[in-house]
Amino acid sequence: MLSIVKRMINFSGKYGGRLKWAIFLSILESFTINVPILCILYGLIKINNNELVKKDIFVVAIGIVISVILRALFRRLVDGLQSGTGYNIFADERMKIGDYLRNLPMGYFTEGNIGYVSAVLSSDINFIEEHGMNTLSKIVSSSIGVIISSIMITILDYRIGIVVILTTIISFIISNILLKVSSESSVQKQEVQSRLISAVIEYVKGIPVIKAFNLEGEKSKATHRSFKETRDILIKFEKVVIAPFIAMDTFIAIGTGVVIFLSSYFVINETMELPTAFMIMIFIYQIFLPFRIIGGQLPLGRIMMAGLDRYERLMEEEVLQENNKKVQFKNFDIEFQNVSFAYEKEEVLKDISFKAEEKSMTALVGSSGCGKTTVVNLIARFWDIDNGAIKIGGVDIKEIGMENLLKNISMVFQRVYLFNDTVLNNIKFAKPEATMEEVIEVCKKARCHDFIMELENGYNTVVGEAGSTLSGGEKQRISIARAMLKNAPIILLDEATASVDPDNERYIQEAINELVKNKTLIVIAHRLSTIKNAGKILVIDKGQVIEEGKHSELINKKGNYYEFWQRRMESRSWKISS
Ligand SMILES: Nc1ncnc2c1ncn2[C@@H]1O[C@H](COP(=O)(O)OP(=O)(O)OP(=O)(O)O)[C@@H](O)[C@H]1O
Repeated sequence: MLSIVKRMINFSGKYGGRLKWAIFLSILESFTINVPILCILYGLIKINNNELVKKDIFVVAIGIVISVILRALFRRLVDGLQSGTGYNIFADERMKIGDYLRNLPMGYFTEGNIGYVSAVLSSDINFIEEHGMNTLSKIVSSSIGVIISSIMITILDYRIGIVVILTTIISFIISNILLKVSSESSVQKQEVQSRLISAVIEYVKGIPVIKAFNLEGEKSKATHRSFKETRDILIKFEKVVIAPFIAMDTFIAIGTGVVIFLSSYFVINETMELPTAFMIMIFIYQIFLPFRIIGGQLPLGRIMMAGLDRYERLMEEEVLQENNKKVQFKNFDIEFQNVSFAYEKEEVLKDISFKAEEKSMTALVGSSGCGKTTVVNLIARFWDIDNGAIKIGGVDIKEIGMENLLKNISMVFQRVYLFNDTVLNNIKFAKPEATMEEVIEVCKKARCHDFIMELENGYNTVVGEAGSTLSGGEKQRISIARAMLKNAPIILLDEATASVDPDNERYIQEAINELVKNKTLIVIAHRLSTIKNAGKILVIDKGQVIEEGKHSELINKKGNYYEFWQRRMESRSWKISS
């Protein structure tokens, strides 16, 4: 129980002081709860000894009134300190998690981990946020209440005191054993929830494929299984969590019965005075009620601890090492020096070296799976390389710091992701402080101003989830406008392979021509015109650069590139003639 309190205080960071004050005031509140009982005891003793005078009645009344007022005051102070603290703690934590996730390598975000991250963020943290402060306060004040009442009973009669202390200790031991079991069940619950989230994400993402291949039955069966598994684990979890509460309750009820029986017996055989027995009965309920509260709160505390474990495990994942030295770039050349890289065991890039000159276009060509996307992603440090160095302007990208690195890079992906927000905000995402004039200027250059103006609300049209209301070509042009607005000196471009209509193709080409003026451009090239215009072409095969040069040089060489070009030309004429 103490561990719950300690961990919550540690977790609270800068709000830990507030929490400690709240706990201290809760302890004072618990004392004030017992003062009226002591006042009554004082009065009863006086009556029993026939010594009650007017002054005593006055003392008792004042004692009760003051303690009631103090109790209300302490409660008010505790509520004030606690209210909003949970939400404040987690507002800070969520920002911390956001920064943290940004610094994890992309490799972390596999489907399974996405489920885990979502479960921690949506279920664990929400649970602690909603119940944390309340549970903490109840556990602390009830525990203090139990301790004070136990001491009082022991002072009144040590024999009853022994029974009460033994009952208390044994109930705690029983409930602790059961709580350990419920903790394991809580881990299972989290795992099954992560799996469920992953299954749902996969199902929703795969709906177009499922429909195209008429696989509704099969896939929904798998999702259904996940729902059923979650239901079974949650029912089991409820049963396990309720068990400690019932065990504690039963044992305390037995203990209370024994105390009442013994007190009555001691009064009958005249080894205890009636007022003492009367006070013990009152104090025993002062133990019984807080104990019930603790019994109800401990399982919640355990769930919170399990949630904190998972949260801490998430925060222990290895982030990309940052080195935030102030770096001045001499230029924006990009250089790979003997770079090797494996996603898992098998090397995808093998001792690769090349230089992409500043303000020129370097095209990456090669068969599917040869490593082109990997090269581009490594420049943006989505993963860290295993050997060698990637340098920008002569500086190793590990020395640059993520923020500085990404500030200098614009990426235009094949699959464009637009947020479910207005067109304007999607473009301004690259530079939130941009003026409307700046946005319109880049949109004109990116050949998207005209179609945006034709949308229902122009720049204020909401594009729908993942940009679902726009065509592929339109989305790509918006993403080019976004990159233009960022105006970074390096552009990493994955040219669209999906065929777009000739008009769109022309617009996209014009937009790209505008985008890359005076930039270091690395392009995963698919269009023959792009490849031909590149300042340098890198032919990649099985993770190695096998040829390098301009189009004419490589054609004259009559090597791999020549064959690749011939094949492309053939397939193009085949497409045209078919
Ligand atoms: N996240 C990943 N985890 C594990 N392996 C990966 C991952 N991404 C790519 N690979 C593997 O690395 C190799 C190179 O992939 P990459 O995407 O770089 O090739 P590519 O040349 O861009 O292919 P394409 O032209 O088809 O997009 C492939 O064998 C691919 O299966």
